[in-house]
Order: sequence, then C-alpha cells, then structure tokens
Amino acid sequence: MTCFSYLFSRKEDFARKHGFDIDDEVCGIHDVKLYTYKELRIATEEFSPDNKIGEGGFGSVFKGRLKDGKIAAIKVLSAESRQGLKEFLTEIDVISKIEHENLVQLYGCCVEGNHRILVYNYLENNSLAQTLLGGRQRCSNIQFSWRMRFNICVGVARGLAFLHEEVRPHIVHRDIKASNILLGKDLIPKISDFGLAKLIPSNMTHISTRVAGTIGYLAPEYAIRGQLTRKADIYGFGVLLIEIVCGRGNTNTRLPVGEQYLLERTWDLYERRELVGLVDTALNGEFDAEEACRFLKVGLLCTQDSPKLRPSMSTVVKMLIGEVNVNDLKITMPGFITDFMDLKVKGPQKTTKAPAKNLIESSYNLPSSPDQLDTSTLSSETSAGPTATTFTLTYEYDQSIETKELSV
Ligand SMILES: Nc1ncnc2c1ncn2[C@@H]1O[C@H](COP(=O)(O)OP(=O)(O)OP(=O)(O)O)[C@@H](O)[C@H]1O
Repeated sequence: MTCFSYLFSRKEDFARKHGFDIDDEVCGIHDVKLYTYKELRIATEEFSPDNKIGEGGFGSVFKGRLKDGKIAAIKVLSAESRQGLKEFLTEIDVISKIEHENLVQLYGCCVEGNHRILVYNYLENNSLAQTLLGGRQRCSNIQFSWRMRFNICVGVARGLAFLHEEVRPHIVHRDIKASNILLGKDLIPKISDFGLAKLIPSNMTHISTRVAGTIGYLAPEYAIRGQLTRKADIYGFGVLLIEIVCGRGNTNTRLPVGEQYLLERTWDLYERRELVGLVDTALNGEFDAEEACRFLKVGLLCTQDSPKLRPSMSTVVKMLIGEVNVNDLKITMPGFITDFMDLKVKGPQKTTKAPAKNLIESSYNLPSSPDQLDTSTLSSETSAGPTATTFTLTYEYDQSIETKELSV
C-alpha cells in the first residue's frame, strides 16, 4: 500500500499547500500533528469497508498504515465539530500530549475542510467488550487467566488515576466501560476516548445516545441530576471491575431473575458473605480467592450510592494491589437507577429512550417531582468541559407524565 504522511513543522506551510483556512491564532498551536486527508485516504485505501474495524457513537474507525509505517486507528468523526478550528486543535493539542502506559495515544488529527479525523495508536487485541465480555460473539480466543485480569484491572485503575489526579486540568472520562478498554499486543489495557466530550458538536446525537447506551455504567447522580464529577467515572470503573472478575456484562436479561443485574447480585452475595461464588467459572477455580473477593469489594466501594463514599482512583489502585486493607471498611449499598423513573435522553434530531428494563431497584433518593430536581450542581467538576447534552427526565405517575429538561 502506498502511503503519504505530511507533517509540517509550520502550520502556515501546511495550510497554504492544502488550501484550508488557518488563521494566525491557529498557527500558534504548533504541537499538533496534522495529517492530510489524502494521506488518511491512502492509508485506509479510500476508507475501504475492508479496513473498517469498528463503529462507535462518534463515527467509523478504520485501520490504516501511515506514511511513517505506523499502524493507526483512524476515527472519522461523523459531523463537523461545533467548535472553531482553533478550539478543536487546542483540545487535540491537550489530548495528544497526554501519555501514559494505560491510555491510548492520540497521534494527531486531520482538519481539512469539514473533515475532523482523529489518528490513534492502533491496538491489535480489540476491546474488553469484544474479548473477555463478548460472550458468543467473542472475536478472540484469548483465555483471561486470573493474573491477566489482575493486571488489566490495575492498569485501567492506574490510567484513570492519571487522568483524574495527575493531568491538569483533571479529565473526567465520562464513559468508562468495557468497549473503551483496548488491549495491546502484550495485553496491556489502554483507556480510549478520553477528552473527546468537548470535541463533539451539540447537534450530534452521540453524547445523548451514549448516556442511554451505557446506562449500566452510569452513576445515579449523573443519570438523574447531571452531576458529572470524577466520582461518576469511579462508579463506572467499579462496574467494570466487577465485570472483569465475573467474566460477564453488567446486565443479562437471559439469566434468571435475581441474577440479571450484576451489581444487585454482587451486593446480595456480599451481604451473604458468598462473594467468591461470583468469580468467573471459566477460570476453573484457578484464581486467588482472597484477591478476587478484594476486587469485588473494591467494585462495591466504587459503586456506593453516595459519591462522597467512593474512594479516589489512586486509593483504588492501592486497594487493588493490597497496600490499603479493604476488609475493615464499611461498604454501603450500591446506587442504582430506579425502575419508576424512565430516563429519556434527547438530542435536537432524535429522542432516544432507554429500554425500560435496564433500570433496577433503588436506594437513590429521588425528588418526588421534576420541580425539585437539583440543577445547581450540574457539571460541578467537569474538567472535560461543558457540552450541550440535554436530558429529559420523564416522571411517570399513575395516569400522568411530567417531564423536566436538564442541560449538562
Ligand atoms: N486505537 C484503536 N485500536 C484498535 N481498535 C480500535 C481503536 N479505537 C477504536 N477501535 C475499534 O473501533 C471500535 C469502535 O470504537 P469507538 O471508540 O468509536 O466506539 P465504542 O467505544 O465501541 O462505542 P462508543 O462510541 O459508544 O463509546 C472499538 O470497539 C474497537 O474495536
């Protein structure tokens, strides 16, 4: 495959040569690596379906070989950014400078014309959703031993701790889930899609659909009151941690009632002191029971209803590796999104309704009417920046329905 990669050290030369509109301010952003559309077209063989490796809410993802020989995952954002070029490049500049063993590396982007394309380090072993949790649709034969799962959980925790506590300003990922954990050749886990929220225009439905689509990972205070803090990511991490130990997704309606919702089941077995019974049977008993139960307890600590009670990610890392003892800690009941509140998430073009039965028992103290919803704390710690997501919360009473719109 022929391939080209132009990296101009000066954006002015690049813009002049390719005829796109870069003003003086944009030219000040010198660190972002820019790819031409032509190079990416060649790298992906005209964005051939044969090179398409996935489709997410943000758009299609292609595999391609860049001019320098590197294999890349090329993510074509499906709508023009609502941001100006300068804001877009500023965000890309921030994201591409974030480097950590457990984060997917963003190489650069293409911003020619209306195109907004992100170029990432390619990871050959798919996501946890497609492998460990893929069920019958698994696209790999990797056998995840206990030691591998241990390393994956600790790696993801380290990556998230880095985003939360070391990157300045802190980054709230917003969408921690199994499909956003990719595995490299050596099975080192890498978190993808961090920092993307700010790049997405308000007229894209993705931010709205992703809330509905990943509801099993959604912290109740985020789903219900739009409070987005690092604690919402920690909740998502807790769900993921339990999934990895149990080898199953958080919701499986084909299982008998009582076993369908993983978090509910984990709490139930914790109270009965039978946590070990949850560990993935595919391990054939070959695991360290003390470690596995510790991981499940950490998962429960992370998903407690009160965000304040959830440990920080750096503490989670210490708990997982045994530097902080979790056995003496009191664990309170997980927060679930409730059955009687139907969460609808609305975008300007489309309204998406979450399936009614993804909602389970609640310990969450909901306001009794939409008017009592607390909107004062929206995005209180949203270092990933504001977005234009509108939630429509629908309250269903006996005969009537009331709605309240929240902008996050
Ligand atoms: N850096 C990468 N290396 C290898 N494959 C990737 C990479 N990034 C994405 N993919 C593939 O593309 C698929 C789609 O990724 P994308 O992040 O766009 O969506 P998603 O995480 O599946 O869903 P959502 O957008 O709702 O979060 C992934 O499941 C993965 O198979």
